Amino acid sequence: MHGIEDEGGPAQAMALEVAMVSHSYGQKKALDAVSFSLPAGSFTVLLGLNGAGKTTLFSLVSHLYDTRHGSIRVFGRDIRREPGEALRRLGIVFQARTLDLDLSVGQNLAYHAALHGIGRRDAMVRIKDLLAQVDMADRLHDKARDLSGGQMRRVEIVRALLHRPSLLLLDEATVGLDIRSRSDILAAIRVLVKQTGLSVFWATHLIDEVDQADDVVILDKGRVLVAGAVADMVRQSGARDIGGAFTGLTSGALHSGLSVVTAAAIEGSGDLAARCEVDATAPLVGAAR
Ligand SMILES: Nc1ncnc2c1ncn2[C@@H]1O[C@H](COP(=O)(O)OP(=O)(O)OP(=O)(O)O)[C@@H](O)[C@H]1O
Repeated sequence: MHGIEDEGGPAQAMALEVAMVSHSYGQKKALDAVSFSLPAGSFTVLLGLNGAGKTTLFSLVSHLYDTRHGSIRVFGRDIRREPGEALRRLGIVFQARTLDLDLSVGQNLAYHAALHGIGRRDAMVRIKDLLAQVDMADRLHDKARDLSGGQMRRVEIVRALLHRPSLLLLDEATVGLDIRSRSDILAAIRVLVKQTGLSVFWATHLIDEVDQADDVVILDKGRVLVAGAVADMVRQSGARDIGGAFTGLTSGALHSGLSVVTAAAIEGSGDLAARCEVDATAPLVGAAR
């Protein structure tokens, strides 16, 4: 099991429970009565277009914003009542790049470990171990500015895991990367989930980052359209695969406004056929389980 020992008590609970969470920026409602939960040890994709509310949701889960409406629990720990306990269990990779380019990979990571109160020797063991897990063992002494975008992302993932969280949030972690780097990072995270029991919440607007074995939460204009196992969603849609399921949900797509873009469309062709649209009027699948 990755992270804090979670046996007993409230820690036996779901990795993340979001209940009736709403958030507004002035008059603008960014999240509207959002409810869902993530099972421990699962890889769950948070799928939604730009502006759907993904970053707002992550900002609330990570306690950057106060949760005024609804409740959020990380492994049973309420983010408002027990923020320290909840945040100890949480690692976050933000959308924006956050490494200090003038420091080496090791220095970036050691600095972060020190902020978490991890002793130098222990920190170096963890750093080397985690760098090896993301295939970056030989880059410890390299300056961050000499890394590719994908390699920087890997270092940021290592940094988010240094304090051994049980739940890792990644906000559009593959934005700006080429297809190869994107799939490599996604694969590395999936391996971590399988090998360590880490729970992952992966925000994206790219439908091809969703796998049949994943769970998914689809957010559209601040509301949850679908929350549950991708396999259930595909089965209930009657489609052969995920793309088909999403496409199959497009019958009333004009009502929706949610269109989920594939990497192929992003990578260059601009092929509109590569866009899948999800129908907000279609039956919800396993919502807010
Ligand atoms: N600081 C802010 N002030 C006002 N409105 C905001 C602010 N931050 C976000 N919003 C609005 O809230 C809604 C949700 O935004 P949010 O950034 O959470 O979505 P997102 O799904 O993360 O999008 P992206 O993928 O572009 O980051 C959008 O309509 C956005 O314009």
